[in-house]
Amino acid sequence: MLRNPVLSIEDAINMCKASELASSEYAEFVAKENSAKSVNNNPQVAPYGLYAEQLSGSAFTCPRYSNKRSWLYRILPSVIHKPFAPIPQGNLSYSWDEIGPDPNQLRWLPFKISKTSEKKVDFVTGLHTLCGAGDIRSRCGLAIHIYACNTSMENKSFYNSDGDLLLGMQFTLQVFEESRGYVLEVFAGHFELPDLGPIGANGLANPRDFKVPVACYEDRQVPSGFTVISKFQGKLFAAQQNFSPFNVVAWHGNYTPYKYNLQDFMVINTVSFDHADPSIFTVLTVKSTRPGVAVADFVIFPPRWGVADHTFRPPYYHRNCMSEFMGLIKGHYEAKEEGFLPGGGSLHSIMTPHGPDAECFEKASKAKLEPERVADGTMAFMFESSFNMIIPVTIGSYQRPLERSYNNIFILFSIYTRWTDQHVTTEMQSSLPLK
Ligand SMILES: O=C(O)Cc1cc(O)ccc1O
Ligand SMILES: [Fe+2]
Repeated sequence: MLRNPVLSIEDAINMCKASELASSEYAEFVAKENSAKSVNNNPQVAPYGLYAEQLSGSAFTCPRYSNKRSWLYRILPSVIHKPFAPIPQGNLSYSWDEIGPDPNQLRWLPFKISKTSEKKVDFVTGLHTLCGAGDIRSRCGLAIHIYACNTSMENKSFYNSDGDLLLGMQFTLQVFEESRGYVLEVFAGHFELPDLGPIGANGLANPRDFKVPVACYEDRQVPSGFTVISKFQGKLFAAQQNFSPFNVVAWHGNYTPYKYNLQDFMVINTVSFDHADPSIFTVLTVKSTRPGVAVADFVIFPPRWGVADHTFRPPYYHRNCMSEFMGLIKGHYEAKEEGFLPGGGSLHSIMTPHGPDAECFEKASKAKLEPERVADGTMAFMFESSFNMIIPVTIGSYQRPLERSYNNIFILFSIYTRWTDQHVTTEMQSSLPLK
């Protein structure tokens, strides 16, 4: 995973390019230059003729634990560009009022990627908004997008003024083949590790497994023009400049992009009975101002052992007071072997009933409860949000969700017919796990 807080893609790459080594070398250099002080963020004349530029990720006045900023030392400052002008919006949308709300279970087949021979599509032009809620200007809410592209961004960069991006799947600006991934965008707050409570000091995603990549900068003039794309208040704008913006020679600070390998997740789960709520698999969370309520949680369903006794082991049937967008990176999802495919998605909104499909139900109800591997070779995930999301009209023109056929899998339930066709006996009632 890669998150880039403010300048999203562009700064992520920039900071990846300026190594930590460069950073400490720089600090040493500055220390020598400024004998009066040991470190100076913004020297009167920066070494090597670099320009010092601060990137803030929190209000200046945020408490120390949440205060985020980095100092970048660039060959030229970001401000040197021609004016930004609007460019086509593609299928990016933050208009939540175009079509009405829909309480149905929604599902999408794998999102289509254009063939390079048909149409060249890069990361930015390949962004499609699937759903979202809230207001981008008041910095409240979220949006879920997918990207489906086939071409690298050449002399083109992208930054997001509207919030943090969590990119599902590893991401580079260079793509070597048709590529697709999920993007969670939050308009306020930052992704952070969930609190561990009684779990203790270790477990789930461990901080040391989050990596800030190291690399190099480029000192490159681009006379033909380098295009900087800004997503600002939900709209795309482009500005030209004649040098590469990937020119950060050194940096230090605590506002950084990072990547995390989902294989490093330490899974916690029941070793006795019952199905633990999926919050146990939270990788990252964006807290809201209400205690315990997330703007968005990023949850995975990783490979693990299933050992619960006396238990229907797959996800239970449920209706939640949160919305759940699910995607599948690879393999099968344990509650839905059919129809929910890698590269596709589903949206179960607030109070929308859902759960395992009929086949999964039958199998798990009859299964011998031995220790078993669950989800090997797969990676399903969920973006869970306290916002009640809606789909924009643009996604319909790109790929309409499958409503009815998806819903049918629930209607075909044998349990459903069992309970409606049969007379409920006292014996049946007493077998219910109710106290
Ligand atoms: O498949 C889902 O809907 C996700 C999910 C998984 C789970 O184990 C419990 C609740 C839940 O919403
Ligand atoms: Fe669910």
